Amino acid sequence: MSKCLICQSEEHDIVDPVTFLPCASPGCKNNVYCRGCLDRFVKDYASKCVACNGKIRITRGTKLYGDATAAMKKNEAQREEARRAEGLEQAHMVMKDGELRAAYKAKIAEEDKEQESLSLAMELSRENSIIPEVTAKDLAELQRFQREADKEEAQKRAAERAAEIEASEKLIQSLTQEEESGSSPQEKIKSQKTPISDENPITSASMTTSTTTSTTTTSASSSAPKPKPSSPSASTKHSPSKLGSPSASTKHSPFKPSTPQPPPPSSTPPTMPSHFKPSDIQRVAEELTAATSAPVAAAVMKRLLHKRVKYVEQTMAFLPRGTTLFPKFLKTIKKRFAGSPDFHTLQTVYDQVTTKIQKEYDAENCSSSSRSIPNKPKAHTITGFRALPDKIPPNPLLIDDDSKNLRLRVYGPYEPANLSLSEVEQNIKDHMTWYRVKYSSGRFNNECETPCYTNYFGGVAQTSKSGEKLPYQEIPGYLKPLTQKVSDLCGVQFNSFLVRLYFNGKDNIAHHTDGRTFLGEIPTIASLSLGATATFELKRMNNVWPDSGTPDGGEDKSTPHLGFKCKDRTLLIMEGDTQDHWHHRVPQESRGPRININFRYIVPTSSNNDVDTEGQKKYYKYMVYGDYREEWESRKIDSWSFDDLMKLKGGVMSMFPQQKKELPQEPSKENEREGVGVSGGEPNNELNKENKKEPTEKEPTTTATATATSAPVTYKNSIFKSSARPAIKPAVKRSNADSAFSSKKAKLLQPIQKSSTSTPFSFAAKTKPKTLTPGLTISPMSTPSPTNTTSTDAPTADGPSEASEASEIKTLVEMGFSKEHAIQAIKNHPGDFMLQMNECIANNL
Ligand SMILES: O=C(O)CCC(=O)C(=O)O
Ligand SMILES: [Fe+2]
Repeated sequence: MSKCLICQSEEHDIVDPVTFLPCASPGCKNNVYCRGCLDRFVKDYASKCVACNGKIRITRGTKLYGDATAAMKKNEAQREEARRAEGLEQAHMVMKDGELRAAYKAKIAEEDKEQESLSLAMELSRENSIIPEVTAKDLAELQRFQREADKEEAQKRAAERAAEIEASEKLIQSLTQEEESGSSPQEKIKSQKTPISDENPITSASMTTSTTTSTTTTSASSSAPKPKPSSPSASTKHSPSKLGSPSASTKHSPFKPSTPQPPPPSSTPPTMPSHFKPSDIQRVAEELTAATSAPVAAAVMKRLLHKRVKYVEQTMAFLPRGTTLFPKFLKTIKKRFAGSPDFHTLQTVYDQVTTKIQKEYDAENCSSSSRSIPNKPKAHTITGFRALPDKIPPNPLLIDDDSKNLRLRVYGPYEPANLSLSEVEQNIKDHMTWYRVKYSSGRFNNECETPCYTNYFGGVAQTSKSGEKLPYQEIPGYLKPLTQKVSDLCGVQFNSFLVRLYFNGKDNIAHHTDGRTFLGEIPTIASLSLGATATFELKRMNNVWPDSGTPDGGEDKSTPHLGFKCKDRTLLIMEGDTQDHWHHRVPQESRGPRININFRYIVPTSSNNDVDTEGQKKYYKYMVYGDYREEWESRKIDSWSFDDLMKLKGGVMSMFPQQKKELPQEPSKENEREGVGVSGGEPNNELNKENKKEPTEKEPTTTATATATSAPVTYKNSIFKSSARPAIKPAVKRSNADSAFSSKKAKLLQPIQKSSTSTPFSFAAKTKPKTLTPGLTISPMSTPSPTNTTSTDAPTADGPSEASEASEIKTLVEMGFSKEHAIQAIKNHPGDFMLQMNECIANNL
């Protein structure tokens, strides 16, 4: 079998197999690679051959890929030949009398050693993530195991249920008999509870590291003043009158009425060194079963308490050793059932029962110290702002700190099997529509604009109880496989995502939490970065939704900030309680274009609760249409394709070589399908707060009507094609900024119209040409003069010229801002009209 020499995928798993042409070495010509692997390799190490490490030269015209079919055939023929030769050799090695020759024995021994060292190398590389694929495969494999285990479990459960029914029939029978002979049925029932033994799946040893706060109970006994938490048969010591014990229950077992059982030995080995005893668990399970639809409750409890815990232990092999499993797993289960109508019942009953148990323990002289959990693993300490190490970090890097309510998984890079992220990235660049959302904020009493380009897909296609159709864009086909892969990895079926384009380092997102009620109780957020590296920062909050006047703005000053670099293809997963305790942001910094895909699960609206529809509406509002839903629906608001932005913001283009490109005459169908929209953006932290706390945010008081403009440019995805997407002209003037922005934009388009050049953009481009391409007519956003569209104000590598600055000042002053503010804003944000304008707005307040 040919393997991809980079990711080691077997022949049938190689994605788009190719050979690498630039290496002339004969030994390399039949080497086979996944096209994506080679792409990445060439980006990073273009001057060397993957296999022989020999020097190679790749220029613009170099053909990289060769046909792998022939090479694979040749390899197969060679292997066949080798097998034949080996057969002959083996025959030769066996002496006539059938005994192996010493030389052959030595050879086999050598091969065994090789095999061993290969496994060792694989093991090490897995640990060190040298072959990132290994982790993903392992996970897939474990998931497969899990599915099988689930199946088995379902069968077992069915059998158990049958046995239970039989048993309860017997019980009823025996009770009836005993009742007839005079004893109290209640007493009997109490004593008939299923005995808890080591064989009982509930007493899973895998719970030894479990901890929880609200549900904490301790091995305790009124006779043992302060038992060791891992004390022998802790559960059996607990008051049988309350929760039953093996000795008690077995003594009165209806199944063995005539055989009295001996009491449990006093020095049995520890069975349940957890603070949560089997009998308690049993009780919770019973109460849950009674309160909800039985199969769901039973499934939850059983899974929670036995197999699934084990599974988590396995799949989360990358968790630091000794990590607490139980509370997290409980949350995972809750999350899994988040969409089920049983969820709330499960949740409530669970809480009620566990609190009750806790109280009972307290009442039984359980001192608080005996509830402390001795084997609680030492939490990671966050030592301060830290970057991902330059050396190969574990993949995924895991930051899991219960005491700080932080759980992050960082895959760097994320390498989904059989899915080319290069293609995903290209498709986004080719087909995505970007909005820069404008909305009025009641809070600021002003027009706001989000600080990067955005769009939103998915959620639930449904109509609310009041008959309102929810805004909804179907997830584009080219992003569906990725959504599924990331969902599988996270164990959450994401049904939506938002995309962000940070065109340059000025685009950013302020500190915020992603926690929303409509994302469920414990939202998992997966965030894939493509393109330029960005800093991702986190700060711990005492209050993620601080009111004004909250000390330190709600920040927990005692915990240092945390930060790391999100590089191209970094996948960051924020899980557990993180959103309830941390804010995160991507600050302004110097960087090129970056795309972020942020996967979310929106809880579908339940039939008796209409409130979740607000969540979906909010996402669409702040990511897509702002205050202009109607216009968006009738496709009358502005949006940008990646190409549009490249042209508008020509400054970035100067970083990359120029190439002629034909401009298609019609907007692409794909793009049409995906929907159109306005300038779009992101709620900052303030807005998030508004979002969370004031779900009934006021509707904008202004309406907008669309009028066709005469903008004549026609090219792919163009928002400027008048027939397709006329610009908005608000019927009621929303703010000075609004109309002036439109006129500014119209003017900005003029130079584009004259340009027939387009810039191929590659995230892989790492070098910045020292000089600008001569004759470039496309200007950076803030450069062109509003009055002179054939501006001589060509951008320079050093930034906007004096003349362009003067025109920017003029524009801002025309918009109604003071000259002083305009000058300041231009100074602070050279070349970025959006930020200049935002600053003027802020200063005007
Ligand atoms: O761009 C990023 O990495 C973060 C985006 C983010 O936090 C969000 O979309 O909520
Ligand atoms: Fe976020």
